[in-house]
Amino acid sequence: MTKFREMGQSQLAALALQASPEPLLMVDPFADLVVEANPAACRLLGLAPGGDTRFSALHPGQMPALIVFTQAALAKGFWWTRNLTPRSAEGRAVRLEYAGTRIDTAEGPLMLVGLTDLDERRRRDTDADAQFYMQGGIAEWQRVARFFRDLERENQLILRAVGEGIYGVNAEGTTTFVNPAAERMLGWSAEELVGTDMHATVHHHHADGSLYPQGDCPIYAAFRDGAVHQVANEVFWRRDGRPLWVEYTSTPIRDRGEVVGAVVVFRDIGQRREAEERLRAAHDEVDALHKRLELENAYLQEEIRREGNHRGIIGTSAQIQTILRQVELVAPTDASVLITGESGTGKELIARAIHQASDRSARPLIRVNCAAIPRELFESEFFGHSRGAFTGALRDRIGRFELAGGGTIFLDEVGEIPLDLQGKLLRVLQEGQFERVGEARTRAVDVRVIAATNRDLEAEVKRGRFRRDLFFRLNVFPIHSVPLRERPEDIPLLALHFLDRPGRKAGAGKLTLSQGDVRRLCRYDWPGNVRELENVIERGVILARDGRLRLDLPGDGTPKVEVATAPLGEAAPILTEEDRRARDEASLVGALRAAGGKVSGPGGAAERLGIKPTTLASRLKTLGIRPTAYRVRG
Ligand SMILES: Nc1ncnc2c1ncn2[C@@H]1O[C@H](COP(=O)(O)OP(=O)(O)OP(=O)(O)O)[C@@H](O)[C@H]1O
Repeated sequence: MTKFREMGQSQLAALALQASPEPLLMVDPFADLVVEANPAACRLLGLAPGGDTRFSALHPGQMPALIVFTQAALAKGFWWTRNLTPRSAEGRAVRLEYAGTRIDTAEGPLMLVGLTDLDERRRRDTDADAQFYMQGGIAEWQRVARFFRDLERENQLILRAVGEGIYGVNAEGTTTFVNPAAERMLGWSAEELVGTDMHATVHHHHADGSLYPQGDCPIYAAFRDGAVHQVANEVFWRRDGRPLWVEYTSTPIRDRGEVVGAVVVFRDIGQRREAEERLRAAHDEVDALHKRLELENAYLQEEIRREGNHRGIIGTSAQIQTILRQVELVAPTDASVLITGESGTGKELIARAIHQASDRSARPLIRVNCAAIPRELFESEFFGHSRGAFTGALRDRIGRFELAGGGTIFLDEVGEIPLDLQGKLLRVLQEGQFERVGEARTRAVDVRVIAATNRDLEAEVKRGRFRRDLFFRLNVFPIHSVPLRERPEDIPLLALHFLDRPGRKAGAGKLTLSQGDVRRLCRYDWPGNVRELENVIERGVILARDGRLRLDLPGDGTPKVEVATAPLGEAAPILTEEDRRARDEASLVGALRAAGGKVSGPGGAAERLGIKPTTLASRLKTLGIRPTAYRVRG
């Protein structure tokens, strides 16, 4: 080392300048002259060695940048810039970094300018990185590979975990990937699908079987128009040829702004469609049932109309016809009705007929048997009570009047109501107001009242056992239910009615009334009225043997009344001509029924009516009555 030191510093510096691979210039800034350029600089800039070159001549048109650089280097001692581009030897533009260092000499300041080729430096950086990984060896490469593998695995896990089917297509429509959910739903494996035309494989036809041209496919449209396409109700075709109802979204995939394909996310909506289908079917069924009910209702209404207006009240007697007319008359009003008559004559039946024929028929008819309520419970039964109102009142209870709100209350055996409660009853009838027992609050109610009694209420009023004002209030429209003994012509018809009742025991339908039966029934006095007749027939059916009814009548044998000749008595109502015709017609029908449709011969309708069969036949013809309609089976 000592012998080189003897060479002297300036000689060594000159050698260094010459040998440096970095282009170096020594510039006299004030003279604008390149006083020295090493071989590397000469090669780069195309300078002749030793020849004077103006520094600015190397940078044509860049004087401002050159001045700024030079002044900064001189002022600060060191400066660098990438804003200067020198004229190169080959005439090409070279990206350089200039680094200027001020050197002070006895002759004045000089500037040493080092030029760094930036492209060359980047190449070296890349080589250095590669060398770093090479030196790091296989371990470093494995780390990088592992990183990418983990990334891939995570992506796969995500794709596997999602319940939606996912597949990707490139811009040519070729499938690039398929997730397991899509494989499951479509029945195709990923290997079978990847590389194929997805539309042609799973999306070729519409649900109705018509062709689905690829040009119409929203998935493909996604990479033509670059927009997201959502479709709610289409089919993809499974591998087994079955349709899979899906909703899907097709989202375009872009690479540096260019659409390179689309990713399709789809969901099986089969179950949802089935549920919707079932719901629709259920609605349709309800609609159909509703329509059918309406039709049936209309039909039943028509039947009821055709059956006449007797509403279950059987009888052709003038008394029954009068009652029916009274029912029709009073039903549409809200008037209170008092039905009087012996027990079992049909008072409740009349009350129900009034309710059914009234505008309140959609609301209930509430029956209260006043004879059956213990005296102390009357008020609570009628008006209800609040909890704790009396011992045993464990909860609030609604009364019969409230229950009948909007409908009708039927006070059976109204004569049994205790005197002290009659005032409260009067109040609710007059004002429509009442209070529950144990409650101060006044309640309003809209109820129509029908009352019935087998007592002589007027006599009760006179005896002071029934309030006069209440009697008048109830007796707005009186109807008297006539006992059976006063209308014996109704007996055969009623007996047949009870015999034909639906729900009779098996085989009992064959039972008929013989002439002898009818005669015996008509002879009997019927103290128990229609209810007793009903019971006798019931019993007769139970006791029947070999298709013959067995009537068991107490005290049987004494003739009381004759059907055909039964006198109407002095109290018979006055009949109009129309009434008389109706009555005659009813009488013919009654005789036909009793005779089981037989017109002539013994026991026939003509005999029962006491007229010639030919006369009866002609009357029936005039009235359009067919005797066969009354033929009794068996
Ligand atoms: N005209 C009739 N047509 C058909 N059935 C009738 C007729 N009259 C009464 N009945 C029947 O006789 C039975 C007794 O009738 P209902 O209960 O209406 O008589 P009631 O006068 O209210 O008796 P009670 O005073 O004892 O309460 C019932 O089964 C009823 O259907």
